[in-house]
Amino acid sequence: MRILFKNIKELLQVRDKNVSFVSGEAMKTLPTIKNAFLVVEDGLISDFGIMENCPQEDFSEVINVAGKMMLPSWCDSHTHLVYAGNRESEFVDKIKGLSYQEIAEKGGGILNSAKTLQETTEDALYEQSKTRLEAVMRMGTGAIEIKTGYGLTLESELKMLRVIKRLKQNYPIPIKATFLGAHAVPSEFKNNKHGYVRHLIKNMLPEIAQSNLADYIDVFCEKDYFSVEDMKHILHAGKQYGLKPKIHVNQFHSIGGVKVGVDFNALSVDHLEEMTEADIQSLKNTKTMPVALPGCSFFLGIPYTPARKMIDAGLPLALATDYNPGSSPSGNMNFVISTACIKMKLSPEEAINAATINGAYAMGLETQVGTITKGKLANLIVTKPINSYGFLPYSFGESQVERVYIKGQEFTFSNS
Ligand SMILES: N=CN[C@@H](CCC(=O)O)C(=O)O
Ligand SMILES: [Zn+2]
Repeated sequence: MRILFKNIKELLQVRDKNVSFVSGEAMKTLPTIKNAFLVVEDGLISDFGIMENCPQEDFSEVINVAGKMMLPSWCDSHTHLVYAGNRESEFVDKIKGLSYQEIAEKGGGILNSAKTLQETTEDALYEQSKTRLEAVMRMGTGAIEIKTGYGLTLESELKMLRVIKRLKQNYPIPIKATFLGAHAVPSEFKNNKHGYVRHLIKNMLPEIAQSNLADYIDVFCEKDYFSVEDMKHILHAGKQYGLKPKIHVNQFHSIGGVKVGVDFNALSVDHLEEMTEADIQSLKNTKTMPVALPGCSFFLGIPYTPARKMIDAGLPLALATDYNPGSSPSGNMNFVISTACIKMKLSPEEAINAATINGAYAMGLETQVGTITKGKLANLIVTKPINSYGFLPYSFGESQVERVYIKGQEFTFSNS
Protein backbone atom coordinates (compact mmCIF):
# COMPACT_ATOMS: atom_id res chain seq x y z
CA MET A 1 0.00 0.00 0.00
CA ARG A 2 1.73 3.18 -1.23
CA ILE A 3 0.06 6.55 -0.90
CA LEU A 4 1.32 9.79 -2.42
CA PHE A 5 0.44 13.23 -1.05
CA LYS A 6 1.33 15.80 -3.67
CA ASN A 7 1.42 19.58 -4.09
CA ILE A 8 1.74 20.12 -0.33
CA LYS A 9 1.93 23.90 0.08
CA GLU A 10 4.41 23.47 2.96
CA LEU A 11 5.50 20.32 4.76
CA LEU A 12 6.33 21.19 8.38
CA GLN A 13 8.71 19.67 10.92
CA VAL A 14 10.97 17.80 8.51
CA ARG A 15 13.83 16.25 10.53
CA ASP A 16 16.61 13.77 10.47
CA LYS A 17 15.97 10.75 12.67
CA ASN A 18 18.76 11.48 15.13
CA VAL A 19 17.07 14.62 16.53
CA SER A 20 15.02 13.50 19.53
CA PHE A 21 14.09 16.90 20.96
CA VAL A 22 14.95 20.58 20.52
CA SER A 23 16.02 23.08 23.19
CA GLY A 24 16.63 26.80 23.58
CA GLU A 25 17.68 28.57 20.36
CA ALA A 26 16.99 25.45 18.29
CA MET A 27 13.30 25.71 19.18
CA LYS A 28 13.11 28.86 17.06
CA THR A 29 13.63 26.83 13.89
CA LEU A 30 10.88 24.79 12.27
CA PRO A 31 12.38 23.01 9.26
CA THR A 32 9.97 22.90 6.33
CA ILE A 33 9.80 22.10 2.62
CA LYS A 34 7.64 24.27 0.39
CA ASN A 35 5.75 22.69 -2.54
CA ALA A 36 6.43 19.19 -1.34
CA PHE A 37 5.40 15.57 -1.79
CA LEU A 38 5.24 12.81 0.81
CA VAL A 39 5.00 9.05 0.33
CA VAL A 40 3.50 6.65 2.86
CA GLU A 41 4.25 2.96 2.62
CA ASP A 42 2.54 0.44 4.89
CA GLY A 43 1.66 3.12 7.40
CA LEU A 44 5.12 4.67 7.58
CA ILE A 45 6.63 7.78 6.02
CA SER A 46 8.91 6.37 3.32
CA ASP A 47 9.89 9.43 1.29
CA PHE A 48 9.36 13.18 0.94
CA GLY A 49 10.94 16.11 -0.85
CA ILE A 50 10.29 18.92 -3.30
CA MET A 51 7.65 18.40 -6.01
CA GLU A 52 10.32 18.51 -8.75
CA ASN A 53 11.54 15.16 -7.36
CA CYS A 54 8.09 13.63 -6.91
CA PRO A 55 8.15 9.93 -7.90
CA GLN A 56 6.14 9.10 -11.01
CA GLU A 57 5.41 5.39 -10.47
CA ASP A 58 1.97 3.92 -9.66
CA PHE A 59 0.54 4.49 -6.22
CA SER A 60 -2.44 2.84 -4.53
CA GLU A 61 -3.75 6.33 -3.88
CA VAL A 62 -2.73 9.86 -4.91
CA ILE A 63 -3.99 12.71 -2.73
CA ASN A 64 -3.68 16.24 -4.06
CA VAL A 65 -3.48 18.68 -1.14
CA ALA A 66 -2.78 21.85 -3.14
CA GLY A 67 -3.08 24.99 -1.01
CA LYS A 68 -2.85 23.01 2.23
CA MET A 69 -0.04 22.32 4.63
CA MET A 70 0.91 19.03 6.25
CA LEU A 71 2.57 18.40 9.58
CA PRO A 72 3.00 15.57 12.06
CA SER A 73 -0.06 15.16 14.25
CA TRP A 74 -0.02 16.73 17.70
CA CYS A 75 1.67 14.78 20.50
CA ASP A 76 -0.27 15.37 23.72
CA SER A 77 2.02 14.13 26.48
CA HIS A 78 -0.12 14.92 29.55
CA THR A 79 -3.82 14.07 29.85
CA HIS A 80 -6.32 12.62 32.30
CA LEU A 81 -8.72 11.78 29.47
CA VAL A 82 -10.15 8.70 31.21
CA TYR A 83 -12.59 10.15 33.74
CA ALA A 84 -16.22 9.74 34.67
CA GLY A 85 -18.83 12.47 34.41
CA ASN A 86 -17.55 15.99 34.69
CA ARG A 87 -17.25 18.78 37.27
CA GLU A 88 -19.45 21.45 35.71
CA SER A 89 -21.14 21.78 39.11
CA GLU A 90 -17.90 23.33 40.42
CA PHE A 91 -17.64 25.72 37.49
CA VAL A 92 -19.92 28.40 38.92
CA ASP A 93 -18.13 28.27 42.30
CA LYS A 94 -14.95 28.85 40.37
CA ILE A 95 -16.47 31.79 38.49
CA LYS A 96 -17.59 33.24 41.81
CA GLY A 97 -13.97 33.25 42.91
CA LEU A 98 -13.36 30.02 44.81
CA SER A 99 -9.84 28.71 44.24
CA TYR A 100 -8.93 25.19 43.14
CA GLN A 101 -7.92 24.44 46.74
CA GLU A 102 -11.14 25.90 48.19
CA ILE A 103 -13.27 23.84 45.83
CA ALA A 104 -11.36 20.71 46.89
CA GLU A 105 -11.94 21.60 50.57
CA LYS A 106 -15.70 21.84 49.87
CA GLY A 107 -15.71 18.19 48.72
CA GLY A 108 -15.12 18.97 45.06
CA GLY A 109 -11.91 18.42 43.15
CA ILE A 110 -10.09 15.17 42.53
CA LEU A 111 -11.99 13.29 45.27
CA ASN A 112 -15.27 14.28 43.65
CA SER A 113 -14.09 12.75 40.35
CA ALA A 114 -12.79 9.68 42.20
CA LYS A 115 -16.20 9.05 43.78
CA THR A 116 -17.93 9.33 40.41
CA LEU A 117 -15.40 7.05 38.75
CA GLN A 118 -15.66 4.42 41.46
CA GLU A 119 -19.43 4.35 40.91
CA THR A 120 -19.12 4.12 37.11
CA THR A 121 -18.92 0.74 35.38
CA GLU A 122 -15.86 -0.09 33.35
CA ASP A 123 -17.91 -0.20 30.14
CA ALA A 124 -19.47 3.20 30.80
CA LEU A 125 -16.04 4.64 31.60
CA TYR A 126 -14.72 3.23 28.34
CA GLU A 127 -17.60 4.71 26.35
CA GLN A 128 -17.11 8.18 27.87
CA SER A 129 -13.36 8.03 27.33
CA LYS A 130 -13.52 6.83 23.74
CA THR A 131 -15.80 9.74 22.86
CA ARG A 132 -13.15 12.12 24.21
CA LEU A 133 -10.33 10.30 22.46
CA GLU A 134 -12.12 10.49 19.12
CA ALA A 135 -12.81 14.18 19.66
CA VAL A 136 -9.14 14.98 20.27
CA MET A 137 -8.04 12.85 17.33
CA ARG A 138 -10.45 14.82 15.17
CA MET A 139 -8.61 17.96 16.33
CA GLY A 140 -5.27 16.53 15.23
CA THR A 141 -3.87 14.56 18.16
CA GLY A 142 -2.01 11.52 16.88
CA ALA A 143 -0.24 10.30 20.05
CA ILE A 144 -1.33 10.71 23.65
CA GLU A 145 -0.50 9.94 27.26
CA ILE A 146 -3.33 9.15 29.68
CA LYS A 147 -3.03 9.06 33.48
CA THR A 148 -4.95 7.19 36.15
CA GLY A 149 -5.50 8.97 39.47
CA TYR A 150 -9.29 9.16 39.65
CA GLY A 151 -9.51 5.63 41.03
CA LEU A 152 -7.48 5.98 44.22
CA THR A 153 -8.24 2.36 45.19
CA LEU A 154 -6.39 -0.56 43.68
CA GLU A 155 -9.56 -1.83 42.07
CA SER A 156 -10.51 1.50 40.48
CA GLU A 157 -6.97 2.37 39.41
CA LEU A 158 -6.83 -1.00 37.63
CA LYS A 159 -10.23 -0.25 36.09
CA MET A 160 -8.77 2.97 34.64
CA LEU A 161 -5.70 1.12 33.35
CA ARG A 162 -7.87 -1.53 31.68
CA VAL A 163 -9.88 1.23 30.00
CA ILE A 164 -6.63 2.76 28.71
CA LYS A 165 -5.62 -0.69 27.46
CA ARG A 166 -8.91 -1.00 25.55
CA LEU A 167 -8.28 2.40 23.99
CA LYS A 168 -4.78 1.23 23.01
CA GLN A 169 -6.26 -1.88 21.39
CA ASN A 170 -9.12 -0.16 19.59
CA TYR A 171 -7.49 3.03 18.32
CA PRO A 172 -4.51 3.15 15.98
CA ILE A 173 -2.53 5.96 17.66
CA PRO A 174 0.26 5.37 20.19
CA ILE A 175 -1.10 5.71 23.74
CA LYS A 176 1.00 5.67 26.92
CA ALA A 177 -0.48 4.89 30.34
CA THR A 178 0.73 6.53 33.54
CA PHE A 179 -0.11 5.30 37.05
CA LEU A 180 -1.04 8.31 39.21
CA GLY A 181 -2.19 6.63 42.42
CA ALA A 182 -0.64 9.59 44.30
CA HIS A 183 -3.05 12.14 42.83
CA ALA A 184 -4.88 12.91 46.08
CA VAL A 185 -5.30 11.27 49.48
CA PRO A 186 -8.55 9.26 49.28
CA SER A 187 -11.26 9.87 51.90
CA GLU A 188 -10.62 6.44 53.50
CA PHE A 189 -7.18 7.79 54.46
CA LYS A 190 -8.36 11.26 55.53
CA ASN A 191 -5.75 12.71 57.95
CA ASN A 192 -3.54 9.67 57.28
CA LYS A 193 -1.57 10.58 54.20
CA HIS A 194 1.42 8.51 55.31
CA GLY A 195 -0.85 5.51 55.68
CA TYR A 196 -1.98 6.00 52.07
CA VAL A 197 1.58 6.40 50.79
CA ARG A 198 2.52 3.16 52.59
CA HIS A 199 -0.56 1.41 51.19
CA LEU A 200 0.23 2.67 47.70
CA ILE A 201 3.81 1.41 47.87
CA LYS A 202 3.14 -1.90 49.63
CA ASN A 203 -0.22 -2.97 48.21
CA MET A 204 -1.11 -1.02 45.11
CA LEU A 205 2.17 -0.64 43.25
CA PRO A 206 3.09 -4.36 43.17
CA GLU A 207 -0.32 -5.19 41.66
CA ILE A 208 -0.11 -2.33 39.18
CA ALA A 209 3.34 -3.51 38.12
CA GLN A 210 2.15 -7.11 37.93
CA SER A 211 -0.71 -6.08 35.65
CA ASN A 212 1.80 -4.67 33.18
CA LEU A 213 -0.70 -1.97 32.25
CA ALA A 214 1.30 1.12 33.24
CA ASP A 215 4.15 2.61 31.24
CA TYR A 216 5.05 5.41 33.67
CA ILE A 217 4.50 6.57 37.26
CA ASP A 218 3.34 10.00 38.40
CA VAL A 219 2.92 11.89 41.70
CA PHE A 220 1.08 15.17 42.34
CA CYS A 221 3.87 16.83 44.34
CA GLU A 222 2.25 19.90 45.88
CA LYS A 223 1.40 21.49 49.25
CA ASP A 224 -1.65 19.71 50.72
CA TYR A 225 -1.17 16.78 48.31
CA PHE A 226 2.13 14.84 48.31
CA SER A 227 5.38 16.25 49.68
CA VAL A 228 8.79 15.96 48.08
CA GLU A 229 9.61 13.23 50.65
CA ASP A 230 6.42 11.31 49.75
CA MET A 231 7.34 11.60 46.10
CA LYS A 232 10.87 10.30 46.72
CA HIS A 233 9.47 7.18 48.43
CA ILE A 234 6.94 6.57 45.66
CA LEU A 235 9.38 7.14 42.80
CA HIS A 236 11.97 4.95 44.51
CA ALA A 237 9.40 2.16 44.80
CA GLY A 238 8.30 2.70 41.20
CA LYS A 239 11.89 2.39 40.06
CA GLN A 240 12.09 -1.13 41.53
CA TYR A 241 9.38 -2.06 39.04
CA GLY A 242 10.99 -0.25 36.14
CA LEU A 243 8.43 2.57 36.11
CA LYS A 244 9.96 5.83 34.90
CA PRO A 245 8.51 9.05 36.37
CA LYS A 246 6.47 11.75 34.65
CA ILE A 247 5.46 14.04 37.47
CA HIS A 248 3.13 16.90 38.46
CA VAL A 249 5.28 19.59 40.08
CA ASN A 250 5.22 23.34 40.78
CA GLN A 251 1.57 23.88 39.87
CA PHE A 252 0.96 26.19 42.83
CA HIS A 253 4.23 26.20 44.79
CA SER A 254 7.89 25.52 44.12
CA ILE A 255 8.77 23.02 46.86
CA GLY A 256 11.76 21.20 45.38
CA GLY A 257 9.99 18.64 43.20
CA VAL A 258 11.69 19.63 39.95
CA LYS A 259 15.20 18.81 41.18
CA VAL A 260 14.02 15.50 42.64
CA GLY A 261 12.35 14.65 39.34
CA VAL A 262 15.62 15.29 37.53
CA ASP A 263 17.51 13.20 40.12
CA PHE A 264 15.11 10.33 39.45
CA ASN A 265 15.63 10.71 35.70
CA ALA A 266 12.03 11.71 35.14
CA LEU A 267 11.06 11.65 31.49
CA SER A 268 9.13 14.86 32.12
CA VAL A 269 8.25 17.37 34.82
CA ASP A 270 4.87 18.91 34.16
CA HIS A 271 2.90 22.07 35.08
CA LEU A 272 5.75 24.38 36.25
CA GLU A 273 3.52 27.42 36.68
CA GLU A 274 5.73 28.48 39.62
CA MET A 275 9.42 28.28 38.74
CA THR A 276 12.39 29.60 40.69
CA GLU A 277 15.77 30.29 39.12
CA ALA A 278 17.05 27.16 40.91
CA ASP A 279 14.27 25.05 39.33
CA ILE A 280 15.27 26.31 35.88
CA GLN A 281 18.96 25.64 36.53
CA SER A 282 18.24 22.11 37.74
CA LEU A 283 16.71 21.22 34.36
CA LYS A 284 19.68 22.44 32.32
CA ASN A 285 21.56 19.83 30.30
CA THR A 286 19.37 16.98 31.52
CA LYS A 287 17.19 14.46 29.69
CA THR A 288 14.06 15.58 31.57
CA MET A 289 11.51 17.42 29.42
CA PRO A 290 9.70 20.39 31.04
CA VAL A 291 6.03 20.34 30.04
CA ALA A 292 3.75 23.39 30.15
CA LEU A 293 -0.05 23.10 30.32
CA PRO A 294 -1.46 26.49 29.31
CA GLY A 295 -5.05 25.20 29.18
CA CYS A 296 -4.86 24.69 32.94
CA SER A 297 -3.53 28.22 33.55
CA PHE A 298 -6.27 29.58 31.32
CA PHE A 299 -9.07 27.67 33.03
CA LEU A 300 -7.93 28.16 36.63
CA GLY A 301 -6.67 31.71 36.13
CA ILE A 302 -3.28 30.84 37.59
CA PRO A 303 0.10 32.00 36.22
CA TYR A 304 1.36 30.58 32.95
CA THR A 305 4.58 28.57 32.98
CA PRO A 306 7.42 31.06 32.39
CA ALA A 307 8.19 29.38 29.11
CA ARG A 308 9.89 32.37 27.51
CA LYS A 309 12.37 32.54 30.37
CA MET A 310 12.92 28.79 30.30
CA ILE A 311 13.56 28.59 26.55
CA ASP A 312 15.78 31.68 26.72
CA ALA A 313 17.77 29.87 29.42
CA GLY A 314 18.40 27.07 26.90
CA LEU A 315 15.78 24.57 28.08
CA PRO A 316 13.53 22.47 25.85
CA LEU A 317 9.76 22.70 26.35
CA ALA A 318 6.79 20.53 25.48
CA LEU A 319 3.16 21.63 25.42
CA ALA A 320 0.22 19.43 26.43
CA THR A 321 -3.48 19.83 27.21
CA ASP A 322 -3.77 18.34 30.73
CA TYR A 323 -7.28 17.30 29.56
CA ASN A 324 -9.17 16.65 32.82
CA PRO A 325 -12.51 17.55 34.43
CA GLY A 326 -11.12 19.87 37.10
CA SER A 327 -8.43 22.16 35.78
CA SER A 328 -8.53 21.83 31.99
CA PRO A 329 -11.70 20.34 30.51
CA SER A 330 -10.38 20.58 26.95
CA GLY A 331 -8.13 18.32 24.92
CA ASN A 332 -7.71 20.78 22.08
CA MET A 333 -4.02 21.04 21.15
CA ASN A 334 -4.83 23.81 18.66
CA PHE A 335 -5.99 25.97 21.55
CA VAL A 336 -2.86 25.01 23.51
CA ILE A 337 -0.50 26.24 20.80
CA SER A 338 -2.50 29.49 20.46
CA THR A 339 -2.39 30.08 24.21
CA ALA A 340 1.32 29.33 24.30
CA CYS A 341 1.93 32.01 21.68
CA ILE A 342 -0.51 34.58 23.01
CA LYS A 343 0.05 34.19 26.75
CA MET A 344 3.51 32.64 27.05
CA LYS A 345 5.06 34.57 24.15
CA LEU A 346 6.29 31.57 22.22
CA SER A 347 6.78 32.03 18.50
CA PRO A 348 4.69 29.77 16.21
CA GLU A 349 7.88 27.78 15.48
CA GLU A 350 8.53 27.22 19.20
CA ALA A 351 4.91 26.27 19.89
CA ILE A 352 4.78 23.77 17.01
CA ASN A 353 8.10 22.23 18.08
CA ALA A 354 6.79 21.98 21.65
CA ALA A 355 3.56 20.29 20.52
CA THR A 356 5.16 17.78 18.16
CA ILE A 357 8.80 16.67 18.49
CA ASN A 358 9.16 17.63 22.17
CA GLY A 359 5.75 16.21 23.07
CA ALA A 360 6.74 12.91 21.45
CA TYR A 361 9.93 12.84 23.53
CA ALA A 362 7.93 13.53 26.72
CA MET A 363 6.07 10.24 26.09
CA GLY A 364 9.11 8.21 25.04
CA LEU A 365 7.68 8.10 21.51
CA GLU A 366 10.36 10.12 19.74
CA THR A 367 11.34 7.27 17.42
CA GLN A 368 7.74 6.81 16.27
CA VAL A 369 6.02 10.20 15.97
CA GLY A 370 6.49 13.97 16.27
CA THR A 371 8.39 14.73 13.05
CA ILE A 372 8.28 14.11 9.32
CA THR A 373 11.06 11.57 9.22
CA LYS A 374 11.52 8.47 7.08
CA GLY A 375 10.47 5.39 9.04
CA LYS A 376 8.16 7.20 11.47
CA LEU A 377 4.41 6.57 11.62
CA ALA A 378 2.45 8.51 9.02
CA ASN A 379 0.30 10.22 11.66
CA LEU A 380 -0.36 13.44 9.85
CA ILE A 381 -2.46 16.58 9.82
CA VAL A 382 -3.67 18.13 6.56
CA THR A 383 -4.64 21.73 7.25
CA LYS A 384 -7.40 23.77 5.69
CA PRO A 385 -6.08 26.14 3.00
CA ILE A 386 -3.94 28.65 4.94
CA ASN A 387 -1.35 31.24 3.97
CA SER A 388 1.29 30.52 6.56
CA TYR A 389 1.74 28.11 9.47
CA GLY A 390 1.50 31.09 11.85
CA PHE A 391 -2.22 30.95 11.10
CA LEU A 392 -2.46 27.76 13.21
CA PRO A 393 -1.87 29.53 16.56
CA TYR A 394 -3.20 32.88 15.31
CA SER A 395 -6.74 31.63 14.68
CA PHE A 396 -7.31 30.82 18.35
CA GLY A 397 -10.43 28.90 19.30
CA GLU A 398 -10.62 27.41 15.81
CA SER A 399 -9.06 24.34 14.36
CA GLN A 400 -7.30 24.58 11.01
CA VAL A 401 -7.16 20.78 10.90
CA GLU A 402 -9.06 19.62 7.82
CA ARG A 403 -8.14 15.94 7.82
CA VAL A 404 -6.21 13.55 10.02
CA TYR A 405 -4.27 10.54 8.72
CA ILE A 406 -3.21 7.80 11.11
CA LYS A 407 -0.67 5.34 9.73
CA GLY A 408 -1.45 6.84 6.35
CA GLN A 409 -5.19 6.10 6.53
CA GLU A 410 -7.69 8.90 6.79
CA PHE A 411 -9.19 8.46 10.22
CA THR A 412 -12.96 8.22 10.16
CA PHE A 413 -14.84 8.35 13.39
CA SER A 414 -17.53 6.15 14.86
CA ASN A 415 -19.48 9.31 15.71
CA SER A 416 -20.24 8.15 19.22
N1 LIG B 1 -3.16 18.93 39.50
C1 LIG B 1 -3.38 17.76 39.48
N2 LIG B 1 -4.08 17.08 38.57
C2 LIG B 1 -4.83 17.67 37.50
C3 LIG B 1 -6.14 18.20 37.93
C4 LIG B 1 -7.02 17.15 38.46
C5 LIG B 1 -8.40 17.59 38.80
O1 LIG B 1 -8.61 18.69 39.28
O2 LIG B 1 -9.28 16.75 38.59
C6 LIG B 1 -3.98 18.67 36.80
O3 LIG B 1 -2.94 18.26 36.28
O4 LIG B 1 -4.28 19.87 36.74
ZN1 LIG C 1 -2.36 16.76 35.10
